[in-house]
Amino acid sequence: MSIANTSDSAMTNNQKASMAFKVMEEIGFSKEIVKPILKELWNVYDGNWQLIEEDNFQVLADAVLDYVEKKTNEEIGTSLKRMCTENLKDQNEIKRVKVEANKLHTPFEEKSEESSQLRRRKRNGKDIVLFKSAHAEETPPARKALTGICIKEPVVKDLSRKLDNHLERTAPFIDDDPQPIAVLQPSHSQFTRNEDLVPQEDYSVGNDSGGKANREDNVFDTQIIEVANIPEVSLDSLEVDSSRLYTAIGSQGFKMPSLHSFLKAVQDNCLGSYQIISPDFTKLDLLELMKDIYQCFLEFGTESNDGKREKRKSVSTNLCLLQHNSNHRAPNGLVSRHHPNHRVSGQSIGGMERIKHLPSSQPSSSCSLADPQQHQFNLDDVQPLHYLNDISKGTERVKISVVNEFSAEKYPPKFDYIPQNTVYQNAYISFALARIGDEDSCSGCFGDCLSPNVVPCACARETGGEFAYTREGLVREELLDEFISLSREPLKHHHFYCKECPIEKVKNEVNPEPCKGHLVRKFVKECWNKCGCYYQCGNRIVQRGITCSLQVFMTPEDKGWGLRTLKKLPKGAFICEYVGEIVTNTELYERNIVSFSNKRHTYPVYLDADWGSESGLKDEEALCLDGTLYGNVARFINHRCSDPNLVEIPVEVETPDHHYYHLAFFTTREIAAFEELTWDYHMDFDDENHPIDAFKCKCGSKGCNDVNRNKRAHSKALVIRH
Ligand SMILES: C[S@@+](CC[C@H](N)C(=O)[O-])C[C@H]1O[C@@H](n2cnc3c(N)ncnc32)[C@H](O)[C@@H]1O
Repeated sequence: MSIANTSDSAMTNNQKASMAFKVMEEIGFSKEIVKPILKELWNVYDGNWQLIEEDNFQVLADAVLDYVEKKTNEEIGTSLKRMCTENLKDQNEIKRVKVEANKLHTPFEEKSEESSQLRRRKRNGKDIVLFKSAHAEETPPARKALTGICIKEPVVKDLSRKLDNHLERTAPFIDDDPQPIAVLQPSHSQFTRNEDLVPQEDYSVGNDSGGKANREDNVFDTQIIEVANIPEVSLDSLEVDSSRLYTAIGSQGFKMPSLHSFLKAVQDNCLGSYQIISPDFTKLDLLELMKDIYQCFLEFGTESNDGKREKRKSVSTNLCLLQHNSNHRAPNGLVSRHHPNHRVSGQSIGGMERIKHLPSSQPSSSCSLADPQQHQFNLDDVQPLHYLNDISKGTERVKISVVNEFSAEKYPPKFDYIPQNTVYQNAYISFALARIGDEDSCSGCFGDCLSPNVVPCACARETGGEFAYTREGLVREELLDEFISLSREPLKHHHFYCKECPIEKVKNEVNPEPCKGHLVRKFVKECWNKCGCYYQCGNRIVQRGITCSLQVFMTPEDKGWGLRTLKKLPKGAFICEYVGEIVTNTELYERNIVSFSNKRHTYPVYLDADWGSESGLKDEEALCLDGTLYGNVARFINHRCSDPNLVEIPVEVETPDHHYYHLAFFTTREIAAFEELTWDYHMDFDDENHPIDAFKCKCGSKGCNDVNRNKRAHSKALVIRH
């Protein structure tokens, strides 16, 4: 990698800065990341370029790496952050959020006082600057990972909002809200993909070009926010803080705003910067709702009488809908899902149901904000709500909601959600670093292996010397098409036949049947712990977990629960991996016998990609994944015979030993919001000896094997009869 000589004293500050950006770009850091850090350095070194340029900008590279390291720590704390984002509504807790506006002096701005919040540290004999919270000294160690985040922000008035924005950016895939009837999210982000250091965000819906223009305009119009001492969060503190409202109303000088000015404020401060994604809910609907809320507020403020309660009920039910989900909209407009005792009829206004209560034979359990008498608070209501909001129980980076619009079954049958594969008992897996050779890692790499102008490293070897992923975080199209072809037309591809097939041997140890064949698989290899690149390197996608908005839902076609995307997805996007217990082939066989007699099905996948490469495979090396009792969202993905929108790809992460690998699902084409996600289980509907009963397939595809098999059987019967 060539690093230019930059010691020409005749160069202007801007030219030197450009040179610094260029050098950093070459090692994988974009200008957007480097710019604020360079500003800090320039500030700390009192504009002395010589110190910054020394050793080919070593000090700058160190500071950028520190920044990246912090981002990685933040990733680890995402679950906490998610709660913090909610908790930040409590203004008392953001006392410690400090805004240091316009304190920096840079080559590009007027000089001002140096920020007292900067911490200097010696590295390679030089001062380098780190960002430090004013309260870091008192911070307990467990919270330190979240201190000292220093970022730039455009000027905004509301601090809590600003902090929310910050958290959103640092963890851009985290959906902090329960999946609402209408998803509100900022319509533009101030940061480019590289600043966020997460490639997939490029394809998220709603990143309009206006947002990009805004980003560039604001590059140096910055403030520094310091997030210090993120508070411990208890569930109690997730309540809306009404004390501020009461204080404001009780204070002298409080004046009730007019409806017009209230709506205008909502429009100016909220609707301009948020985008409603659900096609069923428009900004007009939101204004309607705000109007209702306002009227409710007025009624309470003026001690309204009982006659007005009916109105309030309808408002509060709308709020319930907003809070709980769009989930409860049955196609006929009936809205009743969460509360089976509560019969309501719906009338659609611009896609959002306005609800009238019908007499019910049983007491209503509907949620009502307006009438505390009406809603008996019950702990049982709360527990399932958490579950419905996030079936992953907080273990994933995103919440995954559950919704049933078609039957009375509220939740899927019990299983334990695990975000990563876990050994059941006998499986042998070793993630020893010593077993990873130089040819299977890139310890010499630095930054992002997918940076332009960087020659692909050893980690691209499995995929023919080219990385599997694009800089947008998608599987390269030709490679994806190969995987699709392997999955859809397996007979056109190579198979290997084991001498002693574990699947057959477990059925009949003495006289096993010949191997039926295993598809020769291609692998994607990701960078991992022995690699020198950073955690946000573009060649680490599956290991970073689910980032898209998913929902478990009841399918209308009687396939049981299924999984769908809430946002449009491009071709080649990572959805999730198949997660389950890692069991040996024998353990799986034994489970299947038990579940067969109990009529309880397991849905295993064989990790058989390497079974043919060695003879005498031990039982603890012939592994499978079983998501029946322990699993992730993948256990809800239904089967589709001929044209599923997901394809499974074997991914090597922790070990080059292909006895164990990850099975990751990627989109085979662009997928619309709310479309069900499906993959081909490769079921043999004719195999009557299979321990698992094949289901009656309702995939609906033209090439449905089950339907075609039935048709074949039917016409055969007709031929015989004739
Ligand atoms: C891995 S689970 C998928 C989630 C499942 N639908 C549920 O409710 O938990 C596989 C089971 O889903 C059902 N299923 C999946 N795909 C189907 C299809 N195309 N037609 C009918 N049932 C299907 C079958 O009952 C099958 O045994």
